[in-house]
Amino acid sequence: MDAMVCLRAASAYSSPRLALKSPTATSILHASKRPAFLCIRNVAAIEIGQEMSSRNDSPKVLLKVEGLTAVVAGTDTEILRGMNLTIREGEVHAIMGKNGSGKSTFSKVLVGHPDYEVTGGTAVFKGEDLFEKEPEERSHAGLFMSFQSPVEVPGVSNMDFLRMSCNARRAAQGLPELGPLEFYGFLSPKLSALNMSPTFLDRNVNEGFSGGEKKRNEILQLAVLEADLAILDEIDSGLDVDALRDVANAVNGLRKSTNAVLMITHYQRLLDYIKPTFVHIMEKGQIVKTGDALLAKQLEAGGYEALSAGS
Ligand SMILES: Nc1ncnc2c1ncn2[C@@H]1O[C@H](COP(=O)(O)OP(=O)(O)OP(=O)(O)O)[C@@H](O)[C@H]1O
Repeated sequence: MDAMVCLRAASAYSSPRLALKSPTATSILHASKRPAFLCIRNVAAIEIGQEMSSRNDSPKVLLKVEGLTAVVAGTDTEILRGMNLTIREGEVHAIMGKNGSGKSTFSKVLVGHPDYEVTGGTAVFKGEDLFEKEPEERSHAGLFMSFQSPVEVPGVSNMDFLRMSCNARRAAQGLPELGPLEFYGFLSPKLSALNMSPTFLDRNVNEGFSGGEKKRNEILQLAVLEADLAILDEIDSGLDVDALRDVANAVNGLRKSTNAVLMITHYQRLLDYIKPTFVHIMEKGQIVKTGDALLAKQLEAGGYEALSAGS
C-alpha cells in the first residue's frame, strides 16, 4: 500500500501509528472496526478580494519554513538542503523546478510523510511547531495536501469517505456531525462546481477513475474540508483543457483571505487560471529564485537555462 494512503488513513484515526504501520487498507479497516480513510484534510473556502482590501493589518503568516533539511528515512540521502519559505494568509505560492529538485519531497515533509526524516531547520504553522505534530494533528491544524498520484481505496465509497472526512474535521473543530442528507446538500454544489456527476459518489474512492477524474476528486475532498493551507502537488498533470479549467475554477472558488495555496507545477498554464502571488524555483533541495508570475512566463519561454543565465 502506498505510504501516502497510510498517511491519509493516519489522519483519520485516534491511533495514527497503527494506521501508518498497517500494510493494507483493508487491514486498517478490520483493525479499527471503524470507517476508514476519514482523511482529515483541510480545505479552503476562500473569498479573496473585498475582504482583503478591507483589512488594515498585514496578512498573518500561516507557514514559516527556515533552513529545512531532510533525508530519506533511515538513510543519509539528503533531499531538502535548506528550504526557506514564508506563506501568509491570502497568498498563492507556486513552486516550480526541474524533475527531481525536491518539490514533492518538500510537500510530503510538511504533511509528515514517513518516508522522510527532518534533520534540521524549523517549520512553524499557525504559530506552532509543525514537526512536533503527528500527521493527523497537522491535518487538524489546517494543512491539506492533494496527491500527485491519487490512490484507489477499494471497498470505501467516495460518499462515505467524503462525509467521514468532513465529520472528522468538524469533530476536531468542535462542530456537530452532518447527517447523510445534510451532507449531500453541502456536497451537491461542490460537485457541480467541479462538473462531476453524482455517480462518482457511489463508486469506491478513485477506483477505476481516470487520471483527470482522480484529480477532480482530490479537489472535491479539498472542497469538503476546511484547510488553512492547501498544498496541491501537480494538480494540473493529466488534465484536459476543460478539466484544468474546472479544477482551477474550483480551487479559486475555495480561496479566501484567511487561507493560502501552495501549488507545485511544471507548467505556466495553471498559473493563468490560479494567479500566483509568488513563484519560486527549486533546485537541489532549496529555493534558488523567487519572483512573481512573470518568472513562470520567463521559464516557459526560455527554460531553466535561460533563468540561470538571467540571474
Ligand atoms: N523515498 C525516496 N527514496 C529515495 N530517493 C528519493 C525518495 N524520495 C525522493 N527521492 C529522490 O529525491 C529527489 C527529489 O524527488 P522529488 O519527488 O521531491 O522531486 P520533484 O521535484 O517533485 O520531481 P518531479 O518534478 O519529477 O515530480 C529525486 O532524485 C528522488 O529520486
